[in-house]
Amino acid sequence: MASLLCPTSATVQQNHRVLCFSPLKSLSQVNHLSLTKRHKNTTERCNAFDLLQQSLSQFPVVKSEFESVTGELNEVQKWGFIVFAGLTWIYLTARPGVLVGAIDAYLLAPLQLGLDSLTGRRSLKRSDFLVGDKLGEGSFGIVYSGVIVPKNASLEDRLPKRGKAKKALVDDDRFKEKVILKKVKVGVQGAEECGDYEEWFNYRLSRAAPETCAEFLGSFVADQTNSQFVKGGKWLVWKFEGDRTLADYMKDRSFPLNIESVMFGRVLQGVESVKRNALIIKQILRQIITSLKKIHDTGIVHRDVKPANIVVTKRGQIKLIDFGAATDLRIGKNYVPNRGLLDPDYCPPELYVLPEETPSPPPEPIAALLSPILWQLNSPDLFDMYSAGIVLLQMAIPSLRSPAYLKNFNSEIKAVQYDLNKWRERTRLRPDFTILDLESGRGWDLATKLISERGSLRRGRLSAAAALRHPYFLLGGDQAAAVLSKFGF
Ligand SMILES: Nc1ncnc2c1ncn2[C@@H]1O[C@H](COP(=O)(O)OP(=O)(O)OP(=O)(O)O)[C@@H](O)[C@H]1O
Repeated sequence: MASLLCPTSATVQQNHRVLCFSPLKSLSQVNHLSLTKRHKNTTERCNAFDLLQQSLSQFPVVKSEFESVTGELNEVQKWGFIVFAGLTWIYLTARPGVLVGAIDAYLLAPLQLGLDSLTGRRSLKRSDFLVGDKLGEGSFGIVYSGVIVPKNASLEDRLPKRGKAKKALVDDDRFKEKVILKKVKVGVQGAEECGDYEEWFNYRLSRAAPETCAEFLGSFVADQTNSQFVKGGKWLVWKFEGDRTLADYMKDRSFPLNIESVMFGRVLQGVESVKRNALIIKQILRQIITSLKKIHDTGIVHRDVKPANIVVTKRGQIKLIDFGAATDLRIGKNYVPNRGLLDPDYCPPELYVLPEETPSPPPEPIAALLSPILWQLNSPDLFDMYSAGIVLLQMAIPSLRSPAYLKNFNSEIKAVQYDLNKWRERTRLRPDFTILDLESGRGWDLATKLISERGSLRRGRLSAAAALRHPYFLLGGDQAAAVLSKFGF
């Protein structure tokens, strides 16, 4: 007992488990403890490194390479290696995704090309389609409705028709698969290039975010000149996704109720009219911003977001169309400094996706490597978010749906430096803010964060991901209504 209370160093040596108050013992204990701690830390570090090695054991070649590189390294160097590998991983996976982009460009795109060639998708012909009515005309192309001529159709049916004969054929029951055909204008400067870009963007999105845009069926070059065809002229073909765009719905005075049963599969019963309108608008905007988030995640900025470029499918899905002005800022595709191709009614105040002094992009692999820095510094995706804000305002404020009012709005908002709150105080347009002011003005708050100038760091406007986290969308009754309608409640 005495030795327990007052041990000598000998006792310590004999029984070092004994509780000891001698200075000598304290020191040895401290040393022992710190040694144990150091050992533990080393073990933990080794564990992290071992873990990495273990996880590589599934890939023997990579593992042996890894071991040959790291085998000679000491503890500090190994940690340096892990930190470097982590940072590289973060950089390569940061938006717009250098790694995923490289996989897409060097693996998925050639794979798609091979598969399409095997299935005949890349060998479309003029005679595969019957061209119907003209739907629209842009600077670089003319858009037609059309049908796919079935394999069993006679040669007579495949020949180009006019007037009633053509209409009868397009409406023929055998011709069930409707398509949209875009004729790239021949002899118009920049048209061919624009058509090629549009084709490239459609293939890219059909791999990266197919649900966001119209299904692209491919392209063909006309082999002879007759009726609408000019020999050598390129045609792009999409699946027909729906017969009305958001702009078509918005032209109708009954909007948004005219789109209610399309969006929710039924009429929302037991909900008062203003709230019904608000729910429909919220569901449309949610889908637009979700699609924008997906395309921005791949490095693409659409640059022409507006109701006329949003097709509503029969099942209430929103599809973005018209990627002729889009730019892929992961590799600098269709990016020309100072070139604006845009609709002034929906265009943000900065006018360009990147500052005007940004130089022309370097070769694609280098541009891709630099792209995370470019995105961090410039947030080019915010360009589309301004346009989405204008679409929200137009949907929620009926008077702004008229082109003349929209023009007046644009000159008024410019006069108040794109400060929506100031515009609200000063406008002479007498807009109706009822829908935006519901739920403590969450819709209005979101609009003010989309329609704004860029801040000093080229931020100051919500990105698509941030907009989807805004209280306007949180606990959105529109989602509940959409889900319930799917189950038929
Ligand atoms: N996949 C599709 N499904 C249904 N309709 C479509 C589809 N693609 C295009 N359209 C219709 O064709 C019209 C014109 O298409 P698009 O905007 O791509 O052509 P454009 O030549 O660029 O025309 P604009 O410059 O006027 O926008 C659209 O407004 C839409 O009505």
